[in-house]
Amino acid sequence: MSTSTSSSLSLPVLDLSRLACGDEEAAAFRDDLRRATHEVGFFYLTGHGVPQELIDRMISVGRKLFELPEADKLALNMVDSPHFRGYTRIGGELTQGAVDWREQIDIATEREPVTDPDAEDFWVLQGPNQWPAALPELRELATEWIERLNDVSLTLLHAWAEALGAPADVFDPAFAERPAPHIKIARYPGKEDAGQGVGAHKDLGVLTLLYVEEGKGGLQVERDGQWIDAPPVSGAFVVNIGELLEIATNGYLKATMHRVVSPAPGQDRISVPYFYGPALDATIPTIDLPPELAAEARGVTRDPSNPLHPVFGKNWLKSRLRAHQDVGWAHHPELMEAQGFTRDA
Ligand SMILES: O=C(O)CCC(=O)C(=O)O
Ligand SMILES: [Fe+2]
Repeated sequence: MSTSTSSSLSLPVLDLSRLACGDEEAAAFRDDLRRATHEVGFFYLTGHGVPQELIDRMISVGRKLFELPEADKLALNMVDSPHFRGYTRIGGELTQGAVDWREQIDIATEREPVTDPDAEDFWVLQGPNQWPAALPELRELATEWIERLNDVSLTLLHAWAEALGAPADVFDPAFAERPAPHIKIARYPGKEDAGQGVGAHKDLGVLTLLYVEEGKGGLQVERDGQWIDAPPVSGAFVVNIGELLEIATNGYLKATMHRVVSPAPGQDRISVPYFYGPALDATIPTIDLPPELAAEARGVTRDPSNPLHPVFGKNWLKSRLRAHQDVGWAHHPELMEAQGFTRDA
């Protein structure tokens, strides 16, 4: 059974199956989870129960997706979706105002678009996905992926809640109806000089479960002001805290900056980040931390260039408009202007 940390890796390794090994082991897991996500905000998750067969299928279907002819991919162009779903070509996305060197498809839970003109802005995020006609298996696979990772995420959230001295189900109402998880399948092509695959950022949701193709480095995590390499561990997910859990814990848990540097020329790298999010209109509850933990809460990060919203939809919309400005201008110019964007930014 693995322990909480591994000397050869820069991030802790946590084995989720310890939760089913009796009360004492489960409590020890929760302590390790709390410590890892207070101190680092990132860890490797093993023992998660997601079958390796499903993981392998996801990576291989992901590869096939990016091997489709350009016209097939552009038939799913995100710029045609007011809901920010579909394909983004290489260089079509921005992080911190700079171009990311990856291509990707964004897939999220499908629900009827909201047409009420008085609805809150963030309901534009709700709607259908764009599916590739030439890869029909993607739809079922992505749906299964999201369902499986929802279960893992809820198990982790219950463990966090207890580890923070709250009832295990404290977060459940936010997720009970219409949770809004989201995945990307991304491909980072090789580039000279280890450039920006995706620029430094925090994830905006509750937590992220990232699967990276075997043997493909490039993910870096900020720790004590340094960039630390976080290479993939076979069969493990890389898990990190999103901004909403930082808000929920007044900064006791840490949404950590991370980035991906491009592979070397001639190589590429597939990854599948899954972002767990509650209902778009849910406000993440604030946990009343026990005094000894409250004393170590750092407060929520205040960055004028990245205001954090406790309402999930607001936080997600902020990040979508920033990263996909072409989609914003094509479908939501009034929202772009309201957020202070200018057309030639
Ligand atoms: O592809 C990766 O390894 C990480 C991607 C990421 O951080 C993101 O899309 O938020
Ligand atoms: Fe991220």
